[in-house]
Amino acid sequence: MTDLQRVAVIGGGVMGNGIAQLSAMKGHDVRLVDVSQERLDSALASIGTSLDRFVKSGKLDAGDRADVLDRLRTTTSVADAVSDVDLVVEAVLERLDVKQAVLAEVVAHAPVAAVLGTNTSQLSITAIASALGDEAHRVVGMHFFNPAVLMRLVELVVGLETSPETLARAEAYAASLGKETVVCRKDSPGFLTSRFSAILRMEALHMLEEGLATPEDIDKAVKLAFNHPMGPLELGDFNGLDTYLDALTGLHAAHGERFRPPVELKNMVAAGRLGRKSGRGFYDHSGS
Ligand SMILES: CCCCCCCCCCCCCC(=O)CC(=O)SCCNC(=O)CCNC(=O)[C@H](O)C(C)(C)COP(=O)(O)OP(=O)(O)OC[C@H]1O[C@@H](n2cnc3c(N)ncnc32)[C@H](O)[C@@H]1OP(=O)(O)O
Ligand SMILES: NC(=O)C1=CN([C@@H]2O[C@H](COP(=O)(O)OP(=O)(O)OC[C@H]3O[C@@H](n4cnc5c(N)ncnc54)[C@H](O)[C@@H]3O)[C@@H](O)[C@H]2O)C=CC1
Repeated sequence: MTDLQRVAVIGGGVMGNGIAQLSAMKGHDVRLVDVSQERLDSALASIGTSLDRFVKSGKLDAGDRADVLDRLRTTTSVADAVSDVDLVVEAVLERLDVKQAVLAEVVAHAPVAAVLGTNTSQLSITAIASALGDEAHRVVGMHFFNPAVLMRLVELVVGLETSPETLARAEAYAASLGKETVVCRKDSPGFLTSRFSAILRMEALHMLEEGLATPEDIDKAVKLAFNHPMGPLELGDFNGLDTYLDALTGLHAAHGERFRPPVELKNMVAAGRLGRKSGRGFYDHSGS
């Protein structure tokens, strides 16, 4: 049973809109924040498409669709969104300084009992929380997986100052969303899952750079040999190559050479080929 009923999600991109949608589907009152109305409209459009898929497949009653949207309010004001919440899930871009600044603004306006979750892929929770002084005990890593509405796991990450109460409340919230959890009990960049996944995906890109096979065959090899639902390059387009580059940059700084970002990835991001979100990545998504 969770006491975290009112939830603010900061950042309505690939992850934030999914976390907000799922929370509303599970009965939470949700406030979704982004930097502009245009971004919020785009988040609402993604949520609408996903809800339609649930309705079409019979997993959501058409009447309940409207109730989900009623529980979800959008705003560009962090102060307004967090003033009465029990939980904040920060899902802005993967940059330490940006996450610290957002959480500092949150702390200035949120109730003192509110839990502060950060949906980082690899950043140190301790480093993020260090910007919050005595409030660092309220910060916990809540690493969701894309698409958040469907994936089964939330990886919880304990920073040096995270209190047992904060972890317990985050576990209860994840359970209220129907998620399984694993706890990474020692804060280390990349936690458990991103260190695993980065190695496999980096190899895919190195094979592409070496001209070993087409993107299609690299993806097919992984899907059919290991029964993965998506190949690593396809998944890169799905998750966002800019987010991958930011995550790898952090993993490289923390763990060294084995995570050095491939030149091809840097070039693709520089060229604006970010995957589905920009219409082109390893594959062409302009028609979808
Ligand atoms: C590339 C080189 C770069 C190297 C750098 C590496 C850096 C790595 C570190 C950074 C990591 C960053 C990422 C991170 O932190 C964590 C992650 O998120 S990792 C990604 C985790 N996610 C996955 O692995 C997803 C894998 N894919 C899947 O599980 C499936 O493909 C998926 C469930 C997405 C879709 O299922 P699939 O069967 O393939 O397709 P369908 O379209 O048929 O859908 C099946 C079923 O599900 C419904 N559905 C799908 N999506 C949605 C949705 N968004 N909303 C609602 N419903 C949805 C669909 O309608 C179908 O329903 P039916 O009833 O079965 O018809
Ligand atoms: N894409 C993925 O597969 C996954 C990403 N993550 C992590 O989730 C976080 C978000 O990633 P994505 O959703 O992919 O990024 P994204 O780029 O799709 O979305 C980020 C959103 O945050 C908004 N934003 C930026 N600064 C803001 C601010 N100050 N206040 C409010 N909103 C702000 C942006 O406008 C954008 O809409 C990152 O830390 C990432 O590493 C975690 C799991 C999976």
